[in-house]
Amino acid sequence: MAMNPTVERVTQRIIERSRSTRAAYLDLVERSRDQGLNRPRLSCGNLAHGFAASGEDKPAIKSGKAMNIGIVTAYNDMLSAHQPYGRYPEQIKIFAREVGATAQVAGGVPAMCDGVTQGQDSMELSLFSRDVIAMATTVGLSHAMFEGALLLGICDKIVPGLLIGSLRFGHLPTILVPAGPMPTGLPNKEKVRIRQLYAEGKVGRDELLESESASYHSAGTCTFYGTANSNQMMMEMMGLHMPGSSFVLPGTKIRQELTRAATHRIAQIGWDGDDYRPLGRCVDEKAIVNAIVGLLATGGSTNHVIHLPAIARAAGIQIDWNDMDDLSRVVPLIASVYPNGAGDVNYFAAAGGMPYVIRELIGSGLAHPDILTVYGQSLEEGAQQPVMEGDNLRWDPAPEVSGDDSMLRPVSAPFQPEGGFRLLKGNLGRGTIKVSAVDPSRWTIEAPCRVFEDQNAVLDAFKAGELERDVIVVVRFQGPAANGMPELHKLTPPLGVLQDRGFKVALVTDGRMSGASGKVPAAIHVSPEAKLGGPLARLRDGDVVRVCANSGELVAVVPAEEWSAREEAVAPASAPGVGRELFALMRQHSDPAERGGSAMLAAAGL
Ligand SMILES: O=C(O)[C@H](O)[C@@H](O)[C@H](O)[C@H](O)COP(=O)(O)O
Ligand code: SF4
Repeated sequence: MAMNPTVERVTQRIIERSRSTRAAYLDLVERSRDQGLNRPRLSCGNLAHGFAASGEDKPAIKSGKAMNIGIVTAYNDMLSAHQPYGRYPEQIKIFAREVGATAQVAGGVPAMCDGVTQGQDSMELSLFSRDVIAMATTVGLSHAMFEGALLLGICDKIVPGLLIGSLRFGHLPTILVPAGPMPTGLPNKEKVRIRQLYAEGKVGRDELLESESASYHSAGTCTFYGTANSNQMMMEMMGLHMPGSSFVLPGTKIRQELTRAATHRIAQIGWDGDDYRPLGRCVDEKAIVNAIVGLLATGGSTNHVIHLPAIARAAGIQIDWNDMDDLSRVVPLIASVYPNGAGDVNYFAAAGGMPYVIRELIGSGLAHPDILTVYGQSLEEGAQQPVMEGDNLRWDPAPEVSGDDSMLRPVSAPFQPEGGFRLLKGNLGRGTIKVSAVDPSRWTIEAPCRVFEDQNAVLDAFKAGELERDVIVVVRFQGPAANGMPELHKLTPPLGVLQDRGFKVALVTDGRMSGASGKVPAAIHVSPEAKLGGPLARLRDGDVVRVCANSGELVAVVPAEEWSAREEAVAPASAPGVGRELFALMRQHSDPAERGGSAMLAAAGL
């Protein structure tokens, strides 16, 4: 199948733009590999420390003859998605022995649950926690005891952080090992209905808690199509998971067999075998484009327009929002997973899931099949779904047709002809908007604005009845340099109430939204941010603002001479508490959202 000309053109543009940085990166990968198996370079003392506590694996590790797999784990009990990982290292050690290899936990990384911190001060640590995870990943892998890595992480900033860190050890073959989604609980639309009733004061806290607990009820990834499940989609599109392993429930036999298969596979693609597949070569320009295409085709999380540039930079690849906007014009929306539609990821998986999506995108020339996956000769083998045959795991071809066309449709008959991402530009700066969950009648909103500098002030104004009109709510000083660029997802219920009451409503912010945010049009990630002199600092209550996803406009309708003469508002002082003061260095040196919002990558000159 010939590649779509726009996908080909954008891919070549990225290759050209990245030529020197990609060459430098691949040189690092080669040099790290040519320094040989890391363990022989360690001293006897280093080695002895490294395997002192390895028990029955000590002879094998000491001999240096068997592959030693480094496990980097993001286990904790805060993320329902990561809770199953508590038992994975012991399982993986057993699976490694089955193929004459060994495994050790190289290190743990922190993981923030954005659901627990949503709307809290601690959400201001969320974006930068990605870089803490990346650095923690390098701390684990820097022990240099390993010839391959298995990464245990699923949620928002964790997969990006694990990848960024592991890419700096790009000579190591590496596989991401998922744990699977939570079984479906209270339908997401019912959860939202109760939230809006609570926002209107029509139900109490007890009823809200019961509703939330029925939605988020057990181990596994939350089932909306937010950043975590978008991570899973991207790993499938980049060939870094075993095929079709993302959306298989935790605690099942097939889930365990998928973990076993990943462990056996990493032992086959290590560099002392004849099928060496270093991570640094798996993550190339085509794989990154595949991730963007998958994000657009499935209506994935807006957070990835920030994380993907950061992941790409860690591999010497430079992408920007123009690339995404160009691709969005030719990639149709073929999935409708909540908040874009009614059904959650379990319904998406049952309808054909990622194997079907990969089949459709390759078959239509929108995804590059010729990438170095961890499992096969091309991404075409990613269009397979795992099934159990007795006690044995096998892979069957993806379904030729969707099992539920309310969830998944062919490229030939999509939900929308274009992807859900739009780049917005104008005298308010550059921003992004995800329209896949927004009714087309609301793709253009023009109304007087009300300017806030704190999301709680918006909630107070709503409760005081001050927003009962057509209004563009502006929340500024929410960028990386200001306060760490939190998600403002707590604003979704009140803005949704206003929208349901018939008002024209939109949000404009230099902050972020959750991947679970949907129905209210939101121009987010506005750059340059207000803290750094961005135009949002000049807005005043009552200015008419126009957000238009059709024309790509983000403008203040203010006469040019008045606009340029405006004084900029002064940013509120950074507040201490919940550890925010320890992230000051990241705020002070972060680069803009479009580059990934990373002080770490900026300082590294990547
Ligand atoms: O980007 C994301 O997907 C979100 O950060 C998500 O991980 C977060 O947990 C949401 O806040 C959950 O949605 P609710 O807050 O609506 O439960
Ligand atoms: S999807 Fe979000 S809320 Fe759910 S476990 Fe992951 S980080 Fe937490």
